[in-house]
Amino acid sequence: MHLTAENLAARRGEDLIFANISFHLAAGEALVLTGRNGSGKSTLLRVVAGLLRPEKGTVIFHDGESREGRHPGEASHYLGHKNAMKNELTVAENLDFWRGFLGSPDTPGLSIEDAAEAIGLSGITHLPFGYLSAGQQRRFAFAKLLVAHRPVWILDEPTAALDASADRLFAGLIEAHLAKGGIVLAATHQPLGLKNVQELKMTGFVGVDQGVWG
Ligand SMILES: Nc1ncnc2c1ncn2[C@@H]1O[C@H](COP(=O)(O)OP(=O)(O)OP(=O)(O)O)[C@@H](O)[C@H]1O
Repeated sequence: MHLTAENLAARRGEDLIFANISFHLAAGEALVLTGRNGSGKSTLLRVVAGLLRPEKGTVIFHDGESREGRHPGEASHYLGHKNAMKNELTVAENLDFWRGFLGSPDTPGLSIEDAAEAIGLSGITHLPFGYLSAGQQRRFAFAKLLVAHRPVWILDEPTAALDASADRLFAGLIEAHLAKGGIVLAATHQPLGLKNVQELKMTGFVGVDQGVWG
């Protein structure tokens, strides 16, 4: 299994945010994106997740299911700045939705209660998501990654709004995913405490007029 990006360039509005971004991640490997606010970390993650079309370049995920590979978005969890949960639904209803939407019967994820325990919040999945504190909400957004198995985790500031114990807990869950042969791409301002990671420092704004095809 591997994920390869070649010569990616992306634009937001008129501005070219980055160009010539290439990386290769094999099973068990992680790439951490760093760089100041606005340097393009979220933009690159959204391109890899298939939520934004690149201006140029390709990103392909190979896992043996098809010879030519497929877009990593088909095999990814994307945890963005927002939690992607409905406030009016209970935590269990939200996680059940994500399990049905992203999961596959061949590789089941954890049960909802086991996932809640893994993120340190068992016994409250009957509550509406909107009742929870910001940190509890972020922990349950992360539990989405556990109820449906997907080999690639794309994480945008996963530890925002978290206390130090949750930081360590997330780092442990990410390490466990890598140890099982998963792939992780994460943007972060604070070190996640992961071992053996590649780092890509984003620098931002390439230029309005600069071409990418030459
Ligand atoms: N929808 C949009 N239209 C135009 N420009 C945008 C849009 N979204 C983002 N941008 C611009 O793209 C640039 C890169 O933004 P991006 O969110 O990728 O940065 P980031 O490195 O993730 O920042 P942060 O650390 O603040 O999360 C910024 O200059 C931003 O203003």
